[in-house]
Amino acid sequence: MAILEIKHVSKFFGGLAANSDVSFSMEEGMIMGLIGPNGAGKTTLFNCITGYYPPSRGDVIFDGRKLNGMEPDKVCKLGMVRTWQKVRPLAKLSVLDNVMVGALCRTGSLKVAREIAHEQLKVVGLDNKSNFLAGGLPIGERKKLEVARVLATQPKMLLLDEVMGGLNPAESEEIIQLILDIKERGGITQMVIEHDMKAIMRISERIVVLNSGEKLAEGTPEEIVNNQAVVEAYLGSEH
Ligand SMILES: Nc1ncnc2c1ncn2[C@@H]1O[C@H](COP(=O)(O)OP(=O)(O)OP(=O)(O)O)[C@@H](O)[C@H]1O
Repeated sequence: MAILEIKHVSKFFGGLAANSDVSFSMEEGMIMGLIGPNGAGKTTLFNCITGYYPPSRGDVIFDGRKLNGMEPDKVCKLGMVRTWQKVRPLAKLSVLDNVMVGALCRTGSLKVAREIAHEQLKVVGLDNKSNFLAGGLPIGERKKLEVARVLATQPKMLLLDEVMGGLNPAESEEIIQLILDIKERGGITQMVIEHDMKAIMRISERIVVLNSGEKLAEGTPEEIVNNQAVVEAYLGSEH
């Protein structure tokens, strides 16, 4: 069953079409890669899906409900949550408290939120840093903290915006394994924006390519690397 349907979504900023008539759907539990050159409209699409912007046209249907314009906190309660390209944790709070903020989306109990937060910090391998100040973490651990925070909201669907950006190869590999583990444990659907082509090809079952706001192509990783229009617009001959 499709958990997410994007139907003819457009987003205009004045005369600029950041997204133009984009349509695709995602099956429950799958990993979809979202790629495209800088400025292609990937982050704008995440914003339209998760309620940070209402789409100018078209529909976003999540788990059978039309979301258009629904606020991000309500979208989060329905089970869809995103990470941000620029990770900004609550710097003066502990790592644990940052993750508890995510958990409090679903429970009013601090005790339960603390338990959920510890559980998710274990999942991302940060439980030994739960008392550290979030602002003191290096970038690789901030990215993991961001994933723990969204997992603590107990989502049905995660949208991950460049979670490997700025990481070294070893740190990227840890995030790849984390994304694959989340899939393995079942249930959570993931959409991933990533510029690292090797990573996106490894983790994605399907890939949507945006270019100048429009959907240029959609298919399996193999279909995408062999798509001439994608190679010309984005991948370049070296790929
Ligand atoms: N709030 C906004 N106001 C005006 N223009 C915007 C706004 N947000 C995005 N844009 C423009 O929309 C286009 C798409 O931007 P977007 O950030 O979605 O691209 P992207 O594919 O995520 O790029 P990148 O890979 O560099 O992160 C760009 O031309 C950008 O300048």
